[in-house]
Amino acid sequence: MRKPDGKIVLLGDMNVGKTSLLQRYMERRFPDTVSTVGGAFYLKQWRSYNISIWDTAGREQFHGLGSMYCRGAAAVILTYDVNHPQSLVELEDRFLGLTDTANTDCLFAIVGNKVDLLEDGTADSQEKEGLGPGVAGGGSSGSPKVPKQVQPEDAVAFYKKILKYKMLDEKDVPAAEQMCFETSAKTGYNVDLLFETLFDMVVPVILRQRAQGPPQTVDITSYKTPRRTRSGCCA
Ligand SMILES: Nc1nc2c(ncn2[C@@H]2O[C@H](COP(=O)(O)OP(=O)(O)OP(=O)(O)O)[C@@H](O)[C@H]2O)c(=O)[nH]1
Ligand SMILES: [Mg+2]
Repeated sequence: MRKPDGKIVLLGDMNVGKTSLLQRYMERRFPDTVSTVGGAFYLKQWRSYNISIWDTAGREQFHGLGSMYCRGAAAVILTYDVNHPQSLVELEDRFLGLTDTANTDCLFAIVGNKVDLLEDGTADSQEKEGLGPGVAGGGSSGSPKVPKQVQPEDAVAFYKKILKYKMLDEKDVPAAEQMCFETSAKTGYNVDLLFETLFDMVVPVILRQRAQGPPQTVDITSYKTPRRTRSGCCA
């Protein structure tokens, strides 16, 4: 198998729907999930590129692994549940710091999932009013509906905080409105749009990295054990 050309990582609190989003996109279904242990990845061929998409565990006990998964990431999907404001707060408090190991030109997408659970007249009417795919709802699903807890503007505000944290200029990165999505893994709403928008954005990042030369890795097969001198120093 060819080495992946780029890496995308899903981060977010437990239960927000990271695994479900990935399975909806890759397997075109919404199966029952169990809380993720550690992490897992899918490989997606996009044009002539191999992109690995990493699903991580939101549970606190696996938190330490997050920065390892983010190492060298070309894009990070920060996922929250639109019905649980605390899941957006957690992204800032607990998950953003894990992305310090990502590429310097890493892209960030903010994803509010489970819009299918929203009360009719909130999400659906936004969709009819044509507010655009990034900020609309998920349609009916037969589940009990609740009023919307987290607004798209909250996600946009968080995106701007990320830019501040990363010391990035708004004019050098994609606009907040382009990078904030509302999705439903259950109905599939906006799921293709999310992943495929990111794939298209990640390709130029891959090309830029290739132009900069091979990654700085150590070839341990060519490593020779240093000869020890009598004084204990290496020769
Ligand atoms: N209604 C609805 N339920 C969803 C949606 N996405 C996920 N769920 C449900 O939410 C629960 C958690 O989903 P997961 O995909 O396992 O969540 P996760 O973020 O991967 O959780 P961890 O692996 O513990 O970090 C499951 O019962 C899913 O069926 C969605 O879009 N709509
Ligand atoms: Mg999971």
